[in-house]
Amino acid sequence: MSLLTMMQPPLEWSIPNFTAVFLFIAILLLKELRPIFKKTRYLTRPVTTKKKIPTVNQIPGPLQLPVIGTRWIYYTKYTLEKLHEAHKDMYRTYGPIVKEEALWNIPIINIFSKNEIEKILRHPSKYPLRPPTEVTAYYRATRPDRYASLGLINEQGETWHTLRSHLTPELTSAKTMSSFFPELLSVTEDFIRLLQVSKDANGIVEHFDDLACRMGLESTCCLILGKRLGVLEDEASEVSLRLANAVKEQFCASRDTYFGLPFYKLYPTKAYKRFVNAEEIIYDVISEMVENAENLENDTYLEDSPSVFQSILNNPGLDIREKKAGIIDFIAAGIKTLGNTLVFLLYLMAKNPECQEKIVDEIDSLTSGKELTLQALGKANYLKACIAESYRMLPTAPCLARILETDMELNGFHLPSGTVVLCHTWQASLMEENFQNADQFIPERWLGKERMPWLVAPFGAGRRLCPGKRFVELELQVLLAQIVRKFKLECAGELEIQFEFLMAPASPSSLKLVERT
Ligand code: HEM
Repeated sequence: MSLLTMMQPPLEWSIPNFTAVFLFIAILLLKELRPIFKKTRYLTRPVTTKKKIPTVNQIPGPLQLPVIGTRWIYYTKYTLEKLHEAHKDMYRTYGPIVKEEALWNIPIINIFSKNEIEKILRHPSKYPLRPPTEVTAYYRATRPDRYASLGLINEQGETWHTLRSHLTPELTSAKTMSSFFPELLSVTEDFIRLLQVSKDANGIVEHFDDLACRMGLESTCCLILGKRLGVLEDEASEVSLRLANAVKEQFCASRDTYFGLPFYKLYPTKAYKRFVNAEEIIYDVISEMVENAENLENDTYLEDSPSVFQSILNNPGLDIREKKAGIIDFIAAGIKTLGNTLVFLLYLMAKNPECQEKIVDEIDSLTSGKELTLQALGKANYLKACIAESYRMLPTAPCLARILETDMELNGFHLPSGTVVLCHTWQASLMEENFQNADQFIPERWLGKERMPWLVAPFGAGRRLCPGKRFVELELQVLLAQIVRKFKLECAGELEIQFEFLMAPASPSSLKLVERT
């Protein structure tokens, strides 16, 4: 595996003999190095118990090699970009519970069955544990000048809870969203104008994914900082492109270090350098935005628009580094997630023109053909059903990760506390046993009693639920309503998707827009 990262092989690499010998020697050496890595590694070997059988060791899965576990599969049989296909294959081969092994043969248990996913996500917990992104945790610990903790996304326990309760109340409140609504309409208008000027004579918008990320950046900054950045102008500013590229690079480098050996703890590997470079660009660019916003006179903020930023800055319960890192994390968390989700949603709508017409009819009837209102959106059940169906078919987060806090029995196996489990909500959402005609886009299934909050859970579940959920939902509703009222969406080719730590459209992706007359 990522011994291989260190050597920077192509991902679809096949192992020649001399490399196999090198690998073998490296594995032996690594056994000696193990104590060095172990000290800083976040994943720990679960405490085993003799009580119940079958145990973790008996869970089926790919061949486990000493030290590197099963990670070799991502460099021989699969590629990291197609990790989702690897998991689909594993489900088909091994069934609803599959064991992979990370470095030092630490088990990672993949769960595909609806009931077991629900059992894990519903498990009552004061401070649910989600495995941190190890490279972020490692890097942040080396920068105490910038970070007082690992941040909301990566912290655990009481520190996580303190951050969550200080950083998120404004972002998650319904009041914040309703005051933000007029501004969101105006950002959406600018996005639609950008789409109009970006399409060619045939109506094709090339690099639609880039424009969607610019929308994610503009709207998230507008909500968090309370001011417009202007990245939806015809020409993207250099800053916005740098930021969007850095966020993508940060996700990809996190993926590559996650699936590699943590040699970056000994010396800066290429993947680690990419990660640090991206993290620093994000920090510097957003810091500058925050400082500029801080220096502005109050009257230059958007009138009546709440600023999550100001409520965080005025919070006496947080260190200034926590405040800044919190704002940076919010903005960085919003750009790609929103961009990718918007691309997936509009692609699925383009494939289902009859659904677009139903939305137009619904919104026109709720608004009497006039301007969109929050009240109308509240009643737009068909539009919301389309969004729910797109989350089911093509979500940005393909699975949810947890560390078990107590021993659990899953699919007949005893898993000790401390075990890392991946709940494959996406794969389970595409199973016929969970949804009839699962491969078809049928928004109507969400108009009845259908819920499945533990399966179609694009924003996660429980206390670690995404704090951006309310904002993203409102934004997607506004965007979808306004875009389909303006254009008929058509596919401009099949959408290629890849795993970049999130599910992402392979860039560039295009969309065809035909203006309604
Ligand atoms: C379509 C867009 C988005 C998607 C699909 C998404 C998805 C997720 C998911 C699946 C989680 C993990 C939840 C869990 O483990 O149960 C998460 C966590 C998080 N998200 Fe989002 N997110 C999106 C947008 C945003 C935005 C706009 C923000 C901030 C403004 C944000 C901030 C966060 C933070 C801070 C966490 C960590 C929460 C914690 O651990 O307490 N996300 N998100």
